[in-house]
Amino acid sequence: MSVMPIDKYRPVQTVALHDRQWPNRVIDRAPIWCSVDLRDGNQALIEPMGTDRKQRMWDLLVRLGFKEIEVGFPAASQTDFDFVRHLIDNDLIPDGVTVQVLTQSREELIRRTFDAIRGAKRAIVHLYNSTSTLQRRVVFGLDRDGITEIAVRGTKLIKELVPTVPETEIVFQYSPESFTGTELDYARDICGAVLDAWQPTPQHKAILNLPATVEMATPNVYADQIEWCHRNFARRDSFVLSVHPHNDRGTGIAATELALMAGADRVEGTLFGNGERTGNVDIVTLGLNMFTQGVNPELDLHDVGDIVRTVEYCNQLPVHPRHPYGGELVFTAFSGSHQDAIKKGFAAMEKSNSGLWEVPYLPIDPQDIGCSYEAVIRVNSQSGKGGVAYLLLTDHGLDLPRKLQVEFSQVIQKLADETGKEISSKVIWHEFEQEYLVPGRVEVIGHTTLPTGRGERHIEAQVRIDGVEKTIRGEGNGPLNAFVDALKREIDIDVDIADYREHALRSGSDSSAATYVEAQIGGKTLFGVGIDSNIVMASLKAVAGAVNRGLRKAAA
Ligand SMILES: CC(=O)SCCNC(=O)CCNC(=O)[C@H](O)C(C)(C)COP(=O)(O)OP(=O)(O)OC[C@H]1O[C@@H](n2cnc3c(N)ncnc32)[C@H](O)[C@@H]1OP(=O)(O)O
Ligand SMILES: CC(C)C(=O)C(=O)O
Repeated sequence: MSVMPIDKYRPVQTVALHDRQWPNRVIDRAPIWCSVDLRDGNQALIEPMGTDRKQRMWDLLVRLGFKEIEVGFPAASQTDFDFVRHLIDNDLIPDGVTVQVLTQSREELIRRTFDAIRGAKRAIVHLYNSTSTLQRRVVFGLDRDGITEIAVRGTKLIKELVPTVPETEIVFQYSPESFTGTELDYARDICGAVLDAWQPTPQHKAILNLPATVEMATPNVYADQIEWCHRNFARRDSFVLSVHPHNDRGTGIAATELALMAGADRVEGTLFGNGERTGNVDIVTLGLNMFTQGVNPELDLHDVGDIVRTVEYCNQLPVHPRHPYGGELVFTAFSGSHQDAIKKGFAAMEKSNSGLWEVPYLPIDPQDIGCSYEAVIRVNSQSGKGGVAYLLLTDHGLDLPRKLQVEFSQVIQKLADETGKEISSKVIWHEFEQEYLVPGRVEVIGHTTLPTGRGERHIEAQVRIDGVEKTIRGEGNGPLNAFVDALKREIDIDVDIADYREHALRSGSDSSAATYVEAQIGGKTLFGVGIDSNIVMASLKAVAGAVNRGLRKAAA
């Protein structure tokens, strides 16, 4: 029983391909990419692109290295027609780049398409008609032969028109649109009939494009369909097997990757997956998925921010903040254990220096695609000590000891819980200064140390106690202990140093050293932090800092 009307739906037929080979294959090279942003992407926009936006998209696609670009459906609209003419008349198509144009299998549309491409060096003429059982029945009211007749008639007309554009090398492409709802034996027959009419050769291949016009099944089913066609279609050496996946079930990327394993040579898609309904397959994600496996995507995707900005401008649609690789939040960890692992991953990589990218939770180095590490860790109530420590390290060069990380993260956790908001690095630093660095009742102004002659140090420290300057004196086995001695002798403050650490500041300040002391004061364990260009001064400040915190807490 279900409250949903499940009886309205039927499962898609699976493919009887028991010796399927694709599960054992890996993707080890890039396919031929064809961008359909200016056609399939454009036909899905609320406001289709005008010349300016088309030109911006075209320039981007050329810059990224696409060699095949579907520039429109020139017989459908004057804007599309004019844009194709604009590219050709102004000689804007670089050598090595081929424009592709789509047409239905209707005589007047095919003739108009040829008017559009006249003068181009090379063009792919892309013919389609719908072949699924559903469309045959409800849209065309035709049987298999009737639908095949439409496709063959269009193919023959294109062949006839080729000599009318002698300066243009024509590549022929055919799509049995709604392929995923088409019986495979019929797909084979109609594609066979089209190729018989076209007569491609291994030297002059046609393109057969098998679209998941609507994604209807799990990606393995599409892979089976593609492998079946790869193995059963005639003239396999004379056509490029292309796929054109959509993303109705949210598995467009998976379906495409499996289709490539199943024998596809070419992929049609769009940047960040704009396209009808839930979109076409996203070529940026496909390319970067390959890149993260060490496979050259053969597209220049090194500046993803630039791609996002241009795509958002051209499509007038936002790229989702969680979109793979391009979204503004995809390199950001808010949760504590992720932050901890990322911080450790960076440290381990620095240590090993292997050249390999091995950071937990980050499948790609953001810098490889033009992003910085700035947003990798952001802090809110879900964060832990690792994230706060990471920001203090990267933004201020402070490498806090573990116990101090625990102590300070409680301050930030409290603030995050109280506000319910993200705590920026600036606020974290402000809180750190307030907690550890602002002067308190005891302030160190200067010091001199001298050997005592008994192997110890004598210190004279200039301090301000409650605003009153004073020199205090003490002795110990080093300046720190001598200062502790002076505090005890002259102002009756008992400090016991449990731990001491120092390091040169890594960045973010002119000061050269940071010192951390863990001290027992009045029965409490407290940290003090000192930052100064003089290492002894930094440690005295750290002790004074711990004392001040102890006094503050005692007074509270
Ligand atoms: C899956 C895809 O993305 S396919 C691409 C779809 N893209 C677009 O449709 C965008 C551009 N299209 C258009 O602007 C218009 O559809 C045009 C200009 C091409 C044609 O417009 P119109 O002639 O007014 O009508 P319309 O598109 O409604 O035509 C449907 C007719 O074409 C027929 N038809 C549809 N597709 C095809 C085809 N590929 N080959 C032959 N005939 C076709 C239909 O059966 C229908 O015939 P009918 O009028 O006898 O019932
Ligand atoms: C024209 C074809 C390839 C198409 O856009 C589709 O099937 O989605």
